[in-house]
Amino acid sequence: MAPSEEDGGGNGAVEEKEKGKKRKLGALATAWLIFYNVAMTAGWLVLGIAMVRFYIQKGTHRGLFRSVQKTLKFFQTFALLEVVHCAVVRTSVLVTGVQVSSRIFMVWFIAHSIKQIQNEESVILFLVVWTVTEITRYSFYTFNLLNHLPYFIKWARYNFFIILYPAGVAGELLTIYAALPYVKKTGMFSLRLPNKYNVSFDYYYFLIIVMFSYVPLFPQLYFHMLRQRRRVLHGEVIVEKDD
Ligand SMILES: CCCCCCCCCCCCC[C@@H](O)CC(=O)SCCNC(=O)CCNC(=O)[C@H](O)C(C)(C)COP(=O)(O)OP(=O)(O)OC[C@H]1O[C@@H](n2cnc3c(N)ncnc32)[C@H](O)[C@@H]1OP(=O)(O)O
Repeated sequence: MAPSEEDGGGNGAVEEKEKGKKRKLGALATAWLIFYNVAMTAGWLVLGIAMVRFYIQKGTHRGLFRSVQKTLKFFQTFALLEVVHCAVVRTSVLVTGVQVSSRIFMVWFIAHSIKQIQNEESVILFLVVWTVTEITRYSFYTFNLLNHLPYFIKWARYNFFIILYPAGVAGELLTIYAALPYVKKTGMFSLRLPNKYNVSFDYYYFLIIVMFSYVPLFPQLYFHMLRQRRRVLHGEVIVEKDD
């Protein structure tokens, strides 16, 4: 059987040092986080099972987003609480904020608002990637809080992202790209002059800026995860600057 943290299957002295650095959570915060993580693991599992069932029954990805969108919207929006959790867990507000806001943006301001792109393969790509990531991540947090973390979950959390992160980003960028012609044609969410506020806003150009913003932001998230990987899997002591 794969060793668990308790079995001492980790990295000896360095791990002890890491454990020593862990923030002590109060009983109420621990109980809430266990509830939150179990609920999120279950939610993303339900979503994953629904996607597999849909595909087996219909033999196509067309209509898949529509059939799972309520569950997706609920659980991805619920993840906003993660920014609040930064007050009690040792996680970066900046990294978490960028991660959560880009997801919320994809769900509500792209996939929900632009029905014409819901059947794009790229939507299925990011949906599958997010689902695998979140089932792994929330089960990692749950078992970690219970001090019974199986090694394969820890391994999955700090290895899957190497492929899943670029794949998810590709799915998101291709989806925004596919949305551009509809946004340009309809002028949705845009404000043209003249108007009583005397401001103009063009959602089409905003989306192009969002796409370009992945260039500086994504590497920061990716390298952050690579550093976390070295710290957690290989016991490297990494000094990170506070937000
Ligand atoms: C308005 C328009 C905005 C547009 C913005 C456009 C720019 C976008 C650029 C960014 C693109 C992102 C795209 C993204 O959506 C694509 C994907 O997600 S693809 C799927 C692959 N993704 C991943 O694998 C995500 C991996 N990333 C992360 O996991 C993140 O780094 C993050 C979730 C943010 C976590 O970051 P961090 O390293 O800070 O935290 P840890 O998870 O290591 O946690 C630190 C400690 O806190 C404890 N913790 C955290 N949360 C909990 C919890 N819920 N319950 C219990 N404990 C928790 C954790 O255990 C750690 O504790 P310790 O160190 O003591 O063990």
